Amino acid sequence: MKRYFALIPAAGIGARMAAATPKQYLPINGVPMLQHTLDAFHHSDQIAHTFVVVSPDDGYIDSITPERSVTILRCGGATRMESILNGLRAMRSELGDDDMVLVHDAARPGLTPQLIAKLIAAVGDHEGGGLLALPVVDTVKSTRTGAVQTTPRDGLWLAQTPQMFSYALLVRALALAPDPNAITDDASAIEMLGLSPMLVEGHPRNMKVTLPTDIAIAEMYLRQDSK
Ligand SMILES: Nc1ccn([C@@H]2O[C@H](COP(=O)(O)OP(=O)(O)OP(=O)(O)O)[C@@H](O)[C@H]2O)c(=O)n1
Ligand SMILES: C[C@](O)(CO)[C@H](O)COP(=O)(O)O
Repeated sequence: MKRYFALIPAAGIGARMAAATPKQYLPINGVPMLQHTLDAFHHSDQIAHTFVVVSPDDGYIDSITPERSVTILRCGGATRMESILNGLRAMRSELGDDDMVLVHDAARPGLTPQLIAKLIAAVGDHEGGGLLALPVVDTVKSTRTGAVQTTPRDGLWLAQTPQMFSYALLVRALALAPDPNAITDDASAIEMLGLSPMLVEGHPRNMKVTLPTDIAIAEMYLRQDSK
C-alpha cells in the first residue's frame, strides 16, 4: 500500500523578498510562513510524514513548533533542485519506491488539506504523477524577440506545488535530467522522461510568496481560514 510523504524545500534565502530573514520564516498573520505550510500537511490525514529541507546553517528552524513531528533535513543546497535531491537521498531509508512524494514549496503557505486531497484523488495511479496548477486567465505577452508579442493563452497553466510523484520516478527523473539546477520545478524532469504529469486545478490562495507585496495577499487568504 503506497503512502504519501511531504517534502518541503525550505532552504532558500528569499533574495526577491529582500527581508532580514529568509522569507519562509517571515510572519504571516503573526505565524511563521513555514508553520502555515506545515499545518496544511499536518491537518491532512493522508500524509504519513513530513520532511523539511533547510540550510545546514539554518538558525531559524528551531523557532517552528509543528503540531506533529517532522524530520528536519539540514541538507539544503545552492538551488531548489539541489535541496530536493539532497532531501530525497536523505529520505531513502524511510520510503519505498512506490511511496508518493509531494514536493511543496515552504513559500506556499496557502495550501489546504482539501487541495492536498484533491491532488491525490485526481492523480490516482497516473504514471506521470501530477501537480496543482492554475489555468492562465490573463492575456500573455512576450518580449523574447525584442518586440512585444501575444502568446495564445489557451492550454497555458501556471504550475504550483505540491508536485507529486512516486519516490523512484522522481529520483530517476532528477538523476537523468541534463542539468537539474537549470529546471525550476520537479515536473520538468518528469516531462524530460517523456511522461506527462497531470495538471490539477489548484487555487490562487496557494500562491508562492515571492515579493514583498505578496505578504499582504497571503495574509488575506489565511485570514479567511480563521473566520
Ligand atoms: N537553494 C534553495 C532555493 C529555494 N528553496 C526553496 O524552494 C522554494 C521555492 O523557491 P523560491 O520561492 O525561489 O524561494 P527562494 O529561492 O528563497 O527565493 P529567491 O529566488 O527570491 O531567493 C522555497 O520554499 C525555498 O525555500 C530551497 O529549498 N533551496
Ligand atoms: C516550483 C514552482 O513553485 C512552480 O511554479 C516554481 O517553479 C518555483 O520557482 P522558484 O524560482 O524556485 O520560486
